[in-house]
Amino acid sequence: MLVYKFGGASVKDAAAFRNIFRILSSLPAQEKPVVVVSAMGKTTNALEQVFKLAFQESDYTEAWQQMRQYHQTVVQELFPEFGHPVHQALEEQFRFLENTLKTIRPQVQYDEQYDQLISGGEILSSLILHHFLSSQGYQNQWLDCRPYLRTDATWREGRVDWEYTQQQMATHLPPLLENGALITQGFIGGTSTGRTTTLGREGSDFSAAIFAYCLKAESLTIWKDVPGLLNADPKLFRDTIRYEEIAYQEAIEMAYYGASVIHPKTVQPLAQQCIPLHVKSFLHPDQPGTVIWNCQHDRIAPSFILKQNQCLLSFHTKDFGFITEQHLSTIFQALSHHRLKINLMQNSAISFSTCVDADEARVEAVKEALAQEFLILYNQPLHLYTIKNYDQPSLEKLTHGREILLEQRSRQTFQFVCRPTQEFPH
Ligand SMILES: Nc1ncnc2c1ncn2[C@@H]1O[C@H](COP(=O)(O)OP(=O)(O)O)[C@@H](O)[C@H]1O
Ligand SMILES: N[C@@H](CC(=O)OP(=O)(O)O)C(=O)O
Repeated sequence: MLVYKFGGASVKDAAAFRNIFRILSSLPAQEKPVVVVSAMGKTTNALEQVFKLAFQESDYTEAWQQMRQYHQTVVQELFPEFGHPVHQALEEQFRFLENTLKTIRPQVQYDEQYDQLISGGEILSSLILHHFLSSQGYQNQWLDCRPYLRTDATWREGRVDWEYTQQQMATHLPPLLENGALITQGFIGGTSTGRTTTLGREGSDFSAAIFAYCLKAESLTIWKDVPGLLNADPKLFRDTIRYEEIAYQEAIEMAYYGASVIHPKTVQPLAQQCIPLHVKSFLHPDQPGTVIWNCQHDRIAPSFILKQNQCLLSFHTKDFGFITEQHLSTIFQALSHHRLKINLMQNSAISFSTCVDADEARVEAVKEALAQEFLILYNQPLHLYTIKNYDQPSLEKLTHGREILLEQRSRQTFQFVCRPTQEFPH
């Protein structure tokens, strides 16, 4: 059994939906995949915008109508005939989301309310895909993943209940698959009380890995707008090269350092069960792409990773005392409590510095929590560069002419924090 994941770029317009049909119909007739789909194009960003307006009691009508119109335009192009059931299915979902919007309570429980609205993007896109494939004679069923993919109530970053999810999926999905492919959602899950959660932005790759793991799939393929896993993001770096195959560990590390082509949590469940992960181009489905699997290879070409919009936080003891384990423990507790992820850290005699995502609310909360004990300096917006498998030429090429605020190197990995420059691609 195969799991296919199509991201936002693969469902951004009517032509993209037709392309998915072409890819799926090229599979052998007996092959019935689980198809995990993200929200169309940049819908999640658009929904976030609508939610923020509603949350602060501002007028969201225009932003909402734009999002609605985007979906309706694509649907009208895919289903020109009058009275197709997709129209009613979409209308019901729009109505549900409009009611959700009307009942948003301002200024409280941001994360929980966020999940109830933002999850709508994946419900809409999966409904459109299901109806479109059916209209083309491709046998499939729409599956609401929320009763199967169980998480706790950590809103916006639901933690998967692996035991329950595996038991549910392994019991209920194989019989459904006998009747055709399953079209389901990435990014979302459900709690034991039936509330919707999301798994973290760009989490659909991870959803697909959860399905693959729980169903012991033969492989997972994530379809992207790039030819495979490259040694850098081609939007940011010139002269990229494609890896033909790469070991799980390399891919896990690249994703961890910020190679945004694969969500960081995706590879680990696959590695546990030795399920190969294919990264392929939906524009050139016949080309080989990259396979991430249990392979052995020599040191691979250096890869370049950039994390933008970073904040460098430095905590200094107020009495010039040394930074002790007790201080570190206090700082880590605050970072963990406010869910601010450490991307790089370094300590010196009387200070501790860490590079984190410049999430304004979370950074402010940490600063507030630690202001009494430490003198806190911060610097943003910054860039965090990582070179994996670096050598002298790659290191010189990337650091040349930059003012480095913090750097760290191990035998394989070189990282540094610097001020942003405008020249992309590098
Ligand atoms: N190492 C890399 N190799 C390939 N693409 C990369 C890499 N790092 C970042 N990217 C970016 O990832 C994008 C595809 O991922 P993403 O936007 O998450 O796709 P989708 O949302 O459609 O699943 C590419 O367009 C590319 O700009
Ligand atoms: N739609 C969600 C989940 C996701 O993974 O999307 P994509 O596959 O387009 O990155 C987001 O934008 O965060």
